Amino acid sequence: MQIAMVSAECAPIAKAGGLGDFVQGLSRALVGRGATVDVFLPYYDVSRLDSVTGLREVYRELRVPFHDQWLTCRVLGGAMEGVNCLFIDPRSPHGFFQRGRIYGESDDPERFAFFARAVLEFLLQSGRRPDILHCNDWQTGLIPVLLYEIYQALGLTSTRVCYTLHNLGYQGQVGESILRQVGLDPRRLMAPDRLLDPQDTRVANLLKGGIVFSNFVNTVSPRYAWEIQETDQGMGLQSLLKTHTHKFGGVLNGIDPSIWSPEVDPLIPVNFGSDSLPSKAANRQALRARLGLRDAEKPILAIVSRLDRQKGVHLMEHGIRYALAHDSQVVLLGTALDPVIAERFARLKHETEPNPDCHLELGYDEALAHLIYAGADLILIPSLYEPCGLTQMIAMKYGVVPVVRRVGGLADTVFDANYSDKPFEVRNGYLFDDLTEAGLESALSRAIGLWRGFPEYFRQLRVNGMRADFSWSLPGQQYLDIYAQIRA
Ligand SMILES: Nc1ncnc2c1ncn2[C@@H]1O[C@H](COP(=O)(O)OP(=O)(O)O[C@H]2O[C@H](CO)[C@@H](O)[C@H](O)[C@H]2O)[C@@H](O)[C@H]1O
Repeated sequence: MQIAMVSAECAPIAKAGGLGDFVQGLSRALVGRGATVDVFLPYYDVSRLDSVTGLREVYRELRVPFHDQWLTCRVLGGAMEGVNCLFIDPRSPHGFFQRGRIYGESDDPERFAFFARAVLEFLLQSGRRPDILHCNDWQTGLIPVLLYEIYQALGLTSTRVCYTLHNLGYQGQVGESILRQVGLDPRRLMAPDRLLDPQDTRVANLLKGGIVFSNFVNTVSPRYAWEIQETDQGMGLQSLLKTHTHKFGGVLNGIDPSIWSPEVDPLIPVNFGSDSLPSKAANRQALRARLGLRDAEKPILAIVSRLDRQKGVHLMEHGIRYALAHDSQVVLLGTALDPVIAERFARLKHETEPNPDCHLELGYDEALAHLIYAGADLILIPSLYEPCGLTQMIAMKYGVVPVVRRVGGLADTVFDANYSDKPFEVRNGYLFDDLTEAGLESALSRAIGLWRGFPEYFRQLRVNGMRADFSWSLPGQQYLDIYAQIRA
């Protein structure tokens, strides 16, 4: 089976968050099961190409219609851990992917609309006919629309689309001029059953376009799949998703064991596993040394996250203060795109700087993330909503006990130590429901209390998390089953 995976991110080449992990992990799992996978990415100036071998030009003059002109692209190809990667490199004055970052530009809609059209134009011109186009999030929502409206008639008749929703908080609401720029007809498409935004009828909704025009749509956990059809977590798309429920489902993400395993992780000082948990102590010490925390008989509470409203930033701040006031240490690694949130954490960092039990690192640092997972005892994830969440799964693999809000994929993967209908061997963390400081404290206080008062029981929770199967083997097969079901 030939799969073209199209995304704005793929770790480690271009990663801003979990989408990058998803594309890397799933692509490798599919290759491991005998599929051929081409990952299509923009050729960002910030791409990290050290993991790509044999990078070469595979197409020199890809001419792509855009607005009232033709833009020329190069397409580069190389291999990353057995997965083919194809990079679209537009040669135009727009400098679409020469911005020093992946997202956050005022012309993001144009940048990714162009990318969508360029991918299809490349398939057409190069004669490639993948069985499946697997698109992800709003940035690629126009691909199924373009396929249906333009490229099927030009010969791309055998390709079917699977579309994965990683985050309904970003739907790609854009002016209809974007449709015209990629050669689509707004008069046909700005309709309630097509791309018209359900809440603002002046704009097109690219995520909605992807949902309507794809052969199968899924999100990244069963619980979030339910929430976005049945509750306001659907952010305006509930009734659309219910209309398309026959082609919609939830597939829980995996994490890639070759990247996230404390037994073999080359980025941590001392490898360890569930049978050698005492070795985690050396990583805790290294983490303290690296971030300037004092040595103390205190649990380390970690936060590794995009600092975004979605992630419950106000509760993060409360959790930090609560932990520090209750004899714990805190490390945070995070980045904020929103200037108001960035300012809030800059202030908190300044305020907590003198405290030898606290370190906030405001930036993106892959290696430090590994060290934090290896050294921490608890991880806090107080999300407003969470389509799947990878950090709780990664943390559990490293013997870190998660304290999370019971939403989306967090509810599918974390089972409360005290209140769960699961057998003890699979209980692995602490959950809370209410999006309030009291709600958070109800879980965090139990976690800190267990660490301090019942170390053997706490160790068992760590081991339960480490032994759970969060690999891609089941979800990899589930995606292959979806592809087989929709294949022409
Ligand atoms: N400052 C930093 N430095 C280094 N590494 C950092 C970092 N901040 C975050 N990371 C890393 O980025 C990843 C974040 O994973 P999440 O599941 O929180 O993803 P995110 O919310 O971005 O993605 C969306 O897509 C994913 C994938 O489907 C869903 O799991 C999720 O619910 C949805 O919101 C983890 O690998 C984490 O270690």
